[in-house]
Amino acid sequence: MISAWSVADVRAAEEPLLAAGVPLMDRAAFALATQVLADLRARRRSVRGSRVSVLAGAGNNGGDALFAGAVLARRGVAVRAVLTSDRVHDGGLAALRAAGGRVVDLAAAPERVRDVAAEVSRDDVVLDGLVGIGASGALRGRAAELVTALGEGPWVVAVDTPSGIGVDDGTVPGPVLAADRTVTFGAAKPGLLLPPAAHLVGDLTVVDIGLTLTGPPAVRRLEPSDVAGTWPVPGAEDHKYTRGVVGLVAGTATFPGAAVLAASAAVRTGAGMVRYRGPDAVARTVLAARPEVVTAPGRVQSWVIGPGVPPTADDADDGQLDRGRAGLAAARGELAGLSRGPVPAVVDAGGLSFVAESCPPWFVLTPHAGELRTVLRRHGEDVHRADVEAAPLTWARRAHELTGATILLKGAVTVVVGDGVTYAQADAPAWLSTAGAGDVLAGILGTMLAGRSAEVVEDPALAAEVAAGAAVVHGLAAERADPGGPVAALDVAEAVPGTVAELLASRGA
Ligand SMILES: NC(=O)C1=CN([C@@H]2O[C@H](COP(=O)(O)OP(=O)(O)OC[C@H]3O[C@@H](n4cnc5c(N)ncnc54)[C@H](OP(=O)(O)O)[C@@H]3O)[C@@H](O)[C@H]2O)[C@H](O)CC1
Ligand SMILES: [K+]
Repeated sequence: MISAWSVADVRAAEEPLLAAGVPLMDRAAFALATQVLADLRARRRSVRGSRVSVLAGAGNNGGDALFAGAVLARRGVAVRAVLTSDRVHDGGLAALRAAGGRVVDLAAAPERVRDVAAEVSRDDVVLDGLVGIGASGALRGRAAELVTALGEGPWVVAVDTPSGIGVDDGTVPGPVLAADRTVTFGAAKPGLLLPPAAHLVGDLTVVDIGLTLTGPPAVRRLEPSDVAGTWPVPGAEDHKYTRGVVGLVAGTATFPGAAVLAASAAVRTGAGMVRYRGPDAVARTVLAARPEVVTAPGRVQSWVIGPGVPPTADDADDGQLDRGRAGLAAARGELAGLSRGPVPAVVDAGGLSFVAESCPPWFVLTPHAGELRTVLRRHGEDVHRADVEAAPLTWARRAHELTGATILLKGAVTVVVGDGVTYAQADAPAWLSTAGAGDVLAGILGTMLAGRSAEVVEDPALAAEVAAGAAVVHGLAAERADPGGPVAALDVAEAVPGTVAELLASRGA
């Protein structure tokens, strides 16, 4: 698991060490320089004669970068510091000069921005030390002009954070120099894991400088080993009801495929059984594809409501909205007999149109940005899709507050917000943005929730962890289905068994 702490928590952890005179900046700068040397060797095979530009802002972020530049200069790298503010970290600048580094003061010569940008663009590496956790708002002034003028070319190493991202919320309020690598100190920060800023981070390297972060992380990222560690592997005493039965309300005569995709994914993720609820024509299609599915009503340990179901009640819904409402009532434990008490539910696509105003945390809503906008507007928020895409964390958290449900906001980075917990999962290859991928995710999640049904109802935060885990399995299965190439949603479902087997095998490794 990768854990990210807020700026305030990182500063609080730094405080006592700084007060005790612990040389945090030296540690940060040395680790940064070491990584840059490794990158230079990997990319040029030699360090001597390579050229590095250090973009230095006014604060300690610039200080880190300048001290690292001094280490590089002492190793024979031609280092140029580009100062973007009339203030600079004196110690770092002095160290860089003493080591033979050159200095270009853009603050004193703003007319040189374009020329300097052209020179920097020809370097081997650029260290982005313009601003770090002290950032407020969009990158401004000379720093913004320089970043905007920089072209492609150099290997960009962001110092602590790509300058100008929303460090706590992952927004990108203005120009940001996209990094090939981010070397962050002490702990990851939320903006390094959250979209859209996460797309500008490149390879993330977390450097231990001796900070101790005690409180709960602001954002977590599950890794495959975390999912493997909690997978409910059946034993001799298990049967389909202990494995977890999934109730599935999906598809219509117009969109039968969604039902096949969700059912296939649920079966292949290891459901004890899948009970399909829907029009006969669709049931026949589902059974033809997955004969393991049953259509008889009965006990379930989770519900999946909505894939391929239209958001509005009209003749095209084939009664699916009513079946969906019945499923959600059962999931709340309101229908005695059909299910013994409340069970988790996945509410996807058309199901989102009739999910009630307030939900239990064991309901997992799985909207994309446009569907989340609709849910938010239904709760009185005047928000557009573009707002949700610009600040996914903010709006997923708002939707959780308004509905009480766990929110899985689908995207290139999937954000999951539950009771007191947030995950940001970047497991999906871009190829997974294809028709039916959401239906497959819903089926995977339905089975994973069914397998831990009672626990999930018991622990309000657990639904979010399971949902984040489903995003991991979904992304890994897509990679396994067609590594590095186009992927069809049904192939993702087919690849789940092998994906899970590989996860479990890695536990023993
Ligand atoms: N404290 C330590 O010894 C260690 C710190 N680490 C590194 O330090 C930074 C945090 O340093 P800090 O000085 O608190 O802040 P920054 O350098 O990140 O930024 C503050 C300066 O940047 C200007 N600023 C703020 N927002 C913007 C913006 N949007 N555009 C341009 N410039 C901006 C701000 O200017 P003001 O006008 O607002 O004053 C400040 O001048 C941390 O990230 C680490 O890199 C070490 O990691 C550990 C030791
Ligand atoms: K930076």
